[in-house]
Amino acid sequence: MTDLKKGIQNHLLELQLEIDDIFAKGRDSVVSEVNIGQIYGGMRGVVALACNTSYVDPYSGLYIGEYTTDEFSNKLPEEIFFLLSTGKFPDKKSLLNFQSELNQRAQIPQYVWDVLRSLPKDTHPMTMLSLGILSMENESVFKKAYQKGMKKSDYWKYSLEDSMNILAKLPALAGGIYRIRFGDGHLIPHDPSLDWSGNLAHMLGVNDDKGFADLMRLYLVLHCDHEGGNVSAFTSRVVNSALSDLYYAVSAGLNGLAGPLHGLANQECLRFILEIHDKLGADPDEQVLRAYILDVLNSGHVIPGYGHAVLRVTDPRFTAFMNFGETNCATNPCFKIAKKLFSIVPDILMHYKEGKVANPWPNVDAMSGSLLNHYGVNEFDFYTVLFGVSRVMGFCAQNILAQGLGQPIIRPKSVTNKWVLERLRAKG
Ligand SMILES: CC(=O)SCCNC(=O)CCNC(=O)[C@H](O)C(C)(C)COP(=O)(O)OP(=O)(O)OC[C@H]1O[C@@H](n2cnc3c(N)ncnc32)[C@H](O)[C@@H]1OP(=O)(O)O
Ligand SMILES: O=C([O-])CC(=O)C(=O)O
Repeated sequence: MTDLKKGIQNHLLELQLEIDDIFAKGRDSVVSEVNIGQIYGGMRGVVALACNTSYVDPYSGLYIGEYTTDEFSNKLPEEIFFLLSTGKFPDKKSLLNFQSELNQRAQIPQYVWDVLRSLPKDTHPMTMLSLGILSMENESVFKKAYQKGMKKSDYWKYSLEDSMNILAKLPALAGGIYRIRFGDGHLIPHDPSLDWSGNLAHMLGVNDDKGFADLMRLYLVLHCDHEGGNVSAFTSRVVNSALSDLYYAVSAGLNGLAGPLHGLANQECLRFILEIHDKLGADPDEQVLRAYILDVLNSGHVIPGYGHAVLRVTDPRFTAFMNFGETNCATNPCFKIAKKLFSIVPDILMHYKEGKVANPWPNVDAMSGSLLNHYGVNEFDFYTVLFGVSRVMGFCAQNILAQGLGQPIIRPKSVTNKWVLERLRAKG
């Protein structure tokens, strides 16, 4: 058994003991109530899920295990996957074993490239990523074992196998999508001497700069997970809870990530910054920029990269990217505009329409695109693919742990307006 598998097994035992304790102390205790506004309001604030990979505190941001974003942001993505799924960082030997496992599974079947090359040239890269993973569904070891009648207690082991196979292929898949969609279609081979994010930087083939490889590492770490209720992770978990295998569940999660209110906001942010650059110049006057932002708001659009369903402060992932930018990209015009927006937008959103925006502060997407732009990845349609490569770690870890804990199919109850009106009438 690999160290990762052992680590997950131990973590599952610890988590199960905690759950037994929780149930013994108060299985029927009420921790959250649902009002009618929440039923119609995207269930915002309703505590309805348990997820032990990560936690988002509204005021201090993302934690993985007990580690704050600042504390884990200097790690390798492989270490982060270990942490998400075992609750601990790997030691050196476990990390090397895990990296070697990934290397051995990195080869992408030829039919995936055939599928991707057959698509219309202007297909969105997120469609290609989702489809690329879905096209490999027939490789699922979970599905094959399920058909042979595997025990419920073994589900997570086969989902781990599927996860490893998917994760291992992501750098090559993302690199290939970039080169088919935006380049001459020539693919750069996987290099087993490089780590996971190093291979991603290498196979994109845009930049040999060490700073770019450092950015890819940071990018893959910061986007990895954001607890269980965000659109993409929740979608992936719901799909997997029906025992659809991880190829289906990962592809489904990525489809949710592809929306502009979620992961696609990172491409929208750079589009927004480039529009400002074109219309107002590289160093726009503060008052002119304010007026521009108010125009955008008054025309009914959101300011991409600002606001969050859970966070109520500047996202620490934004801060980590900004710090990286200060050191590596300080002269980049997009970075400068992104910084200027940070000094102006929160104040505008805070006062906009009597404070209807719950969180005026920037999220992770407000800064990442400017850094990619600095290193020459200018095709912003591609940005969410990089987000997706990272977020698949969270999907996989969440689903493995949920299956290991024997969690059931997810199926909340919906009601009609009539039902709600009758309830209100009955209450008087
Ligand atoms: C990786 C991620 O997914 S991070 C989020 C990425 N998405 C973005 O950056 C897009 C811009 N932001 C938004 O659209 C929102 O802030 C979301 C989707 C992130 C959160 O949505 P909610 O939890 O519903 O936010 P909130 O409670 O503040 O919404 C209240 C109102 O403020 C508006 N609002 C929220 N953020 C913004 C914003 N950045 N610009 C303009 N208006 C906003 C909402 O559209 C909503 O208006 P409505 O009542 O007319 O529908
Ligand atoms: O948590 C959310 O709703 C959005 C998300 O996934 C993130 O910020 O990374």
